[in-house]
Amino acid sequence: MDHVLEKKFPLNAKDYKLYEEVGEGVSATVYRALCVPLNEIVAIKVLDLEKCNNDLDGIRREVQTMSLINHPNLLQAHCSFTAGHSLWVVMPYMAGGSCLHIMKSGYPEGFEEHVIATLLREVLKALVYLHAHGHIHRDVKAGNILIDSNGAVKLADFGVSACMFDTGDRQRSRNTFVGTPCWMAPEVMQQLHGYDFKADIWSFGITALELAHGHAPFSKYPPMKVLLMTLQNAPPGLDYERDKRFSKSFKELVATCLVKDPKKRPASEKLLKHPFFKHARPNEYLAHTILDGLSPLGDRFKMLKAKEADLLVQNKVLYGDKEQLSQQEYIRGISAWNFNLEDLKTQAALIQDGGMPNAEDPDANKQKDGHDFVGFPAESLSHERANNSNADSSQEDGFNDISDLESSFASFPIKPLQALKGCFDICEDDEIANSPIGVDQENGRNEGESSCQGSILHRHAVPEHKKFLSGSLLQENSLSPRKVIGDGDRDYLQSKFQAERNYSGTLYRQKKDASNISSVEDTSEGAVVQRKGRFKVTSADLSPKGPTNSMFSPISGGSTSITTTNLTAASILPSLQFILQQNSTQREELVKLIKYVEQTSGKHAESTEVVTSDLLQMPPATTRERDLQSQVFHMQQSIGSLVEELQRQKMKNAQLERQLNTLVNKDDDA
Ligand SMILES: Nc1ncnc2c1ncn2[C@@H]1O[C@H](COP(=O)(O)OP(=O)(O)OP(=O)(O)O)[C@@H](O)[C@H]1O
Repeated sequence: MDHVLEKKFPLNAKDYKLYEEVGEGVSATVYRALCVPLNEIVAIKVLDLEKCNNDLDGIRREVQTMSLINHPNLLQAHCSFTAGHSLWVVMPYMAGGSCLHIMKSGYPEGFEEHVIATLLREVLKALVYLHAHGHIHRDVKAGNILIDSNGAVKLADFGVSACMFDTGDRQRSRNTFVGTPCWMAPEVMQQLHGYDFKADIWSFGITALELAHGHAPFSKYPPMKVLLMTLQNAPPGLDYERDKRFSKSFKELVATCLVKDPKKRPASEKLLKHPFFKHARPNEYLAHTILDGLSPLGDRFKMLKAKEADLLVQNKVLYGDKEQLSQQEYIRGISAWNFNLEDLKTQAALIQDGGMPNAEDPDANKQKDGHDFVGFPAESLSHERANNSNADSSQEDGFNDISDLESSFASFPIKPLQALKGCFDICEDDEIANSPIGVDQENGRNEGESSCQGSILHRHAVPEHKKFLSGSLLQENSLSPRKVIGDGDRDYLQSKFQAERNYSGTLYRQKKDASNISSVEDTSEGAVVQRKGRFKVTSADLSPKGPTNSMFSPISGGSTSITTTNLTAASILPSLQFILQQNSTQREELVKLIKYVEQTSGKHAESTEVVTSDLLQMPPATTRERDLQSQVFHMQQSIGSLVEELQRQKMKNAQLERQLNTLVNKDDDA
């Protein structure tokens, strides 16, 4: 690096010639450029300072880190300076672009193992250096792994990196949400005890999966869902069956990194000694394999951008401005990861506004692998919309008031999981759908939030065939406006977002209007109707006629297929009734259990009697009634705390009066 510094890159924009655009981030555009005095091709990241005045500190930190680091696997800045309202960061030009770009251009299904081992070894060396110097990168992902024309690998983007030796405000920043949801470690999401460099090891594991499959786990889900899945599901991993092409050591490496307890994850230095890295090759191997035959970075960037723009136009025609706005809001939410209430509400609005996906379309709801869902063609969305234009599903599923969400989200910046608990359909079927068979208890759910106990209990207590739409035993689930939503809705939700997003990394986000559409390489197999661990059953598997959505028949309790084109309010009613019926049964079972405990223990007889009689007196509640009950409960709680507060104030008042009287008496005596 010394020779780079010796070169003395000029600090004046006039000395650089900007060529084509090669990348875009949240707040920056990256250009290939020529440093005229040195006659050297460089990359220049141009940040519009006016657009990022909220995050000047972040930018300062990024530039500072980029200048100070000195490691062959880290992208070091040559220099930086301001030009008008922009900040220019001059850096080495990485002609291959990011691994994400390369995958999008030529490897949509991911790389082969030698390539992955080579890439990951280089990234890990960078992490060893960063961690040894007290830095946490906090945004390790394929989009931030850059390759130059010789196959040299550099980890980039220090926009959200943090120093572990920081104190004060900087220290506090380690208790905040930063990074990109799919790659974010559970402890970063939880914000309970802060986090350390082990968060990078988790992201490293997710990046390994991303490089193996072409996308990160959960990458097609909305961020809230990603959050909940990461916290509640067993960690993702390579699957024995599906990922046969990968070695045992690769599977082990991923499993070692993706352990929920950060203490149980290895440090980067130790990880570097993992046998998997025996598969790594010299850097030139990358140049000969993945870079070979790729068109110049600028052309690739332009092409991918055009594809995304096309998709956006299609979507705009279908959904109009509102949808597009929501989408931009949403994507901004991911990039900046700010958990803005408005973003969340907009997402919620998207959920309730539309209809179900068109199950007739053979391309609809296609799934690429056991982890996530892929592109949903615009035409089918159009069809779906037409079919459902009259059905106000929000009225039917009890999810009819966006303002209801507000109170649930209010506490979100502090404890996201708690705040979200009631707002999304997070329980049993998601867990079933996304957890490997035989959940890893040690790394999985046990250490999650207590909210999940209900679903765990439920999973064990309810027969297999009833899992899809079963209600939770927990009261808190009954508060959820989405609590009675079945797989039809879930599939809808997934496919609804599919045309709009590829969370594993759009080429460029927020900045440009025509920028926010999902990746186009996504292909499909069929609507997923059930998933067991990483194995899936798609509707294509079930029905030769084409994808369908599976719901449970209230009569048989078994799975029956109905087409989603017909999935109107009326068609989901039987399922809702089934849930209700099941809830009543559960309630009765609970009463029986309580009675049994009462009889056998003989203890706390009085209190249990009260509970039992309360339960017995309680009429079987409808969905609406339960919602109202929960609202009343919340109101009672609020009144209770207001009364407490009033009493506190009264006491304070009395105390002040006493003090005042004492003072007056003293004055009188004097
Ligand atoms: N030195 C470089 N050489 C070539 N391409 C680059 C270089 N630096 C960045 N890029 C490309 O530009 C894209 C955006 O750059 P960068 O990630 O630094 O921006 P950002 O605003 O920090 O992004 P993010 O949205 O991830 O925070 C990268 O994903 C990469 O594809």
